[in-house]
Amino acid sequence: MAIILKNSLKLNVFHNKLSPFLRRRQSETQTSSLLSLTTSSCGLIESTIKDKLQTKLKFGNTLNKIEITSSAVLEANDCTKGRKSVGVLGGGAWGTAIADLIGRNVAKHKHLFHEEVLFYVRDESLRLIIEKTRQNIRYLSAIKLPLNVRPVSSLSDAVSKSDVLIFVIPHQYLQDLCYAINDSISTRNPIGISLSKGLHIDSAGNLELNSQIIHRMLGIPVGVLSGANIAIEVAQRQYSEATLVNPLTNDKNCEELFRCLFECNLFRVSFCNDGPTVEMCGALKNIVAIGCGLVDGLGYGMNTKAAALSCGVREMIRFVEVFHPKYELSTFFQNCGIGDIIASSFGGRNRKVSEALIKSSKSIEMLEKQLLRGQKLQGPQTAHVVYQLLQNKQLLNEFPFFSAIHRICNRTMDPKDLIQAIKSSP
Ligand SMILES: NC(=O)c1ccc[n+]([C@@H]2O[C@H](COP(=O)([O-])OP(=O)(O)OC[C@H]3O[C@@H](n4cnc5c(N)ncnc54)[C@H](O)[C@@H]3O)[C@@H](O)[C@H]2O)c1
Ligand SMILES: O=P(O)(O)OC[C@H](O)CO
Repeated sequence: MAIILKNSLKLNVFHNKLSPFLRRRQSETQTSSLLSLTTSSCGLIESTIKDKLQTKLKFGNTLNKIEITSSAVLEANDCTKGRKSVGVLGGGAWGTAIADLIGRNVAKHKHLFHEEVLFYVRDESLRLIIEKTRQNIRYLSAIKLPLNVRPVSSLSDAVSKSDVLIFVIPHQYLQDLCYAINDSISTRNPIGISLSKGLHIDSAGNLELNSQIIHRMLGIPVGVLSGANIAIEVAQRQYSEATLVNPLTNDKNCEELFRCLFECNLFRVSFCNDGPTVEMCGALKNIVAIGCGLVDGLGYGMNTKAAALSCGVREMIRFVEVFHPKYELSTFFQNCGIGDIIASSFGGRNRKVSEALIKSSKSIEMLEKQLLRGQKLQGPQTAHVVYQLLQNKQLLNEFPFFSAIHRICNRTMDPKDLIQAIKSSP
């Protein structure tokens, strides 16, 4: 017997309400051998539903097959229906540059988007300054934001009024943000895109990506935008590219919506279905950039830097092989891979602060405060997470470069030993 719960799931599939919804139907499902759900085509969502059904809900022994139908996109997420409101969550350097880009793009595509972009800025005094001057004087003062970008300090307002949520805060604050917006999100059924770069380790010691955290905590479909995107250069409208992961895989309307949201003649996006690799590249390149900064600080030239870079790329690929065996090698050759590795290793903040680490006795946190004045590094935390994950799997020996970078950042290894680590990397 099959229970077809098609379309009646809607919000429940995407939100934490899935469990109560199914529990109410427990008597039906307990006598079933097949439960058939129609849900969106997003792979992450399907796997979460399966997890919930199999681990959290007890359906008795009779339920032996769960069939997830991937054909339908639920109405609330239907990218062909209605004009979408966009909210940018994060008022840092990249948040400001992307709010500027999006502000201009939504004005160009009025048939797809509401013209006002809500721009969540955490600090009220900064929000007032941006409102008055159109400039984010703390994180990216070089540009004036368009008038249709409205800075707001109420997170719940920004979330509850948005159909598209752009997550662009330093990854170390992502869980707190998701926790804070959980209630506001339940009234709408938005789609998210993560622009944050970094990795997490969950309570069971497993790797968790930013998009997975957002999806787990909010139950919404989440895509990724990642690339060689130094914020100030994008803001100054220097030609840049990025890799985009569609939150609703294979949904062409959704793809078109996000192309219109991000792309302009000076910012090209390319789509990629290998989401986990895209996200891991964005995080791991920060470790490579730290390594390159250390090489710079030690006073070595381009040959040594090239050795660090190529060793870093090898360890990146090996890491992805271990934690995402279904990866596609070609993803590394997209802008989110090799493009971002190059930009970050020559021009990024992680490179800059790690170069200073060699010439100073200060901790990396102190140097971050001194040199970045409120902007946040992602590399040291990511190196720490990577170190823990590899330690759990007893694989540290296979990643001497990544391991050395973590130990140099926390000052338990002499930076001069970096060369030996590069030499010994498989
Ligand atoms: N800056 C770039 O060039 C760039 C480019 C691409 C991707 N990214 C990624 O985008 C994400 C955001 O980077 P960014 O450059 O916009 O930020 P940033 O480095 O400029 O840091 C400022 C941001 O951090 C927030 N913040 C600071 N302290 C906080 C706290 N205690 N609690 C909560 N939030 C706090 C601020 O509100 C602000 O949003 C990061 O993951 C970064 O890796 C950055
Ligand atoms: O300045 P970084 O080192 O945080 O790098 C910024 C971006 O990720 C570059 O794409």
